[in-house]
Amino acid sequence: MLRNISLTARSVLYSPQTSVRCFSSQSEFEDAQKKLKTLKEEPDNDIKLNLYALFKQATTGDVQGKRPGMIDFVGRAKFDAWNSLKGQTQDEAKTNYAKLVGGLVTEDAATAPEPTGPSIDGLDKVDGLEVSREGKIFKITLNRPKKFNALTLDMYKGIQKALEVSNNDKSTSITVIAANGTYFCSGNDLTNFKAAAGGTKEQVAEMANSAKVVLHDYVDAYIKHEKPLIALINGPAVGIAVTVLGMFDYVIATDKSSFHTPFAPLGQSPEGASSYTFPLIMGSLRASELLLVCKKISAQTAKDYGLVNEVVPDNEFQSQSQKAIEAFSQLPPESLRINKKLLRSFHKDKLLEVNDTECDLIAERWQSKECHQAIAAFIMKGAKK
Ligand SMILES: CCCCC/C=C/CC(=O)SCCNC(=O)CCNC(=O)[C@H](O)C(C)(C)COP(=O)(O)OP(=O)(O)OC[C@H]1O[C@@H](n2cnc3c(N)ncnc32)[C@H](O)[C@@H]1OP(=O)(O)O
Repeated sequence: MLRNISLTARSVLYSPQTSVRCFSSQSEFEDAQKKLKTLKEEPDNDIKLNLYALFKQATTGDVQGKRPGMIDFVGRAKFDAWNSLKGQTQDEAKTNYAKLVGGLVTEDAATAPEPTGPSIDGLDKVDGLEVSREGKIFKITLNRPKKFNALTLDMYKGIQKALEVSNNDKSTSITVIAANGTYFCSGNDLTNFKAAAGGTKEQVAEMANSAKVVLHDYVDAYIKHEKPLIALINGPAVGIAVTVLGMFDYVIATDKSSFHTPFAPLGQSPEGASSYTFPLIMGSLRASELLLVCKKISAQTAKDYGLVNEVVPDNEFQSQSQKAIEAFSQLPPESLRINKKLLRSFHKDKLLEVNDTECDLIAERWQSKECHQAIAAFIMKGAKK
């Protein structure tokens, strides 16, 4: 709340006979009304009351009619604030209104919290990622459209870092993960393990263990994320892009999106804490439908299963999702963090434990014959093109 506005502006509030510099005009008054809407923070109540009184004095002149009764606190306060300007001309009131708003705008600009925490510039150097601040939105965009935004090891590490940077960034209130291209994300880049295919047992084990650390820290960053985490699913989502959705706070999907977790065909196992979140969200049978027998589901089914909040027609997805995240980002940031912490606190320790268990298992699976055969088949398919 804006409390300590500049002395000049405040002086306007309490002296109806303020001497008026001749800079006021109807256009300044109208301009001030527009500027008021741009304030990053709402003024506090006594300033809002005076803006009301100046607006009424400017547009209607002296207050008329009876003072509201005792029980109508708000009506009485508004009447009294307006009445305190009795005798001020409409022109003077327009000038004082414009002056007050000018003070608020100056104060607002000076008090906009500086981003804190590490700069995001370094994150911009990660191939396949765009990290940006858009007003109060901290945005992470998957940007590897030619490979359907498949996640490289650097992208895992970059997203993890971006989530941590956003946690410490006081200038933004929500974190959004979006994607460029026709796919949201086709999951783990299966060539991540190419080097190990055909390697010695030790080389494969070494690859599996280093990938396990990357995966573990990546999922941990979602579990520990303190801001509302919102996913904008612009197309098909595969594998880990689906499983981590259980840790998001709001998911908007285009009706062209689909959700597929082909773990068994890949000789792999569920990750992203989904072995806990999916049964919790959708029940055991539906969780098995996705994570055990690996059915691909539509956006509408994902919504029915509780994995998606909103399904939007594809041609309206960009505009509707942008409107939604801008609205969410305007909610009081402290309340957002506190209420998310409450909602997630009961499961946090369990999620950390589940992540440990899932990572141990998948690291074993990456060393299995089934997994190697599946990855080799995918790579061969690409080679035959
Ligand atoms: C640190 C490690 C952490 C690991 C965490 C574990 C996570 C588990 C998972 O995420 S499992 C899921 C892994 N993903 C997949 O199995 C999907 C693999 N991709 C496909 O099956 C297909 O590409 C498709 C069904 C998504 C789309 O098929 P389509 O025929 O429409 O298109 P292409 O296959 O020609 O793909 C277009 C180009 O994109 C490349 N590509 C797509 N997905 C991936 C991927 N996951 N990994 C690597 N590359 C991918 C594909 O190779 C094509 O590229 P090219 O045009 O250069 O050949």
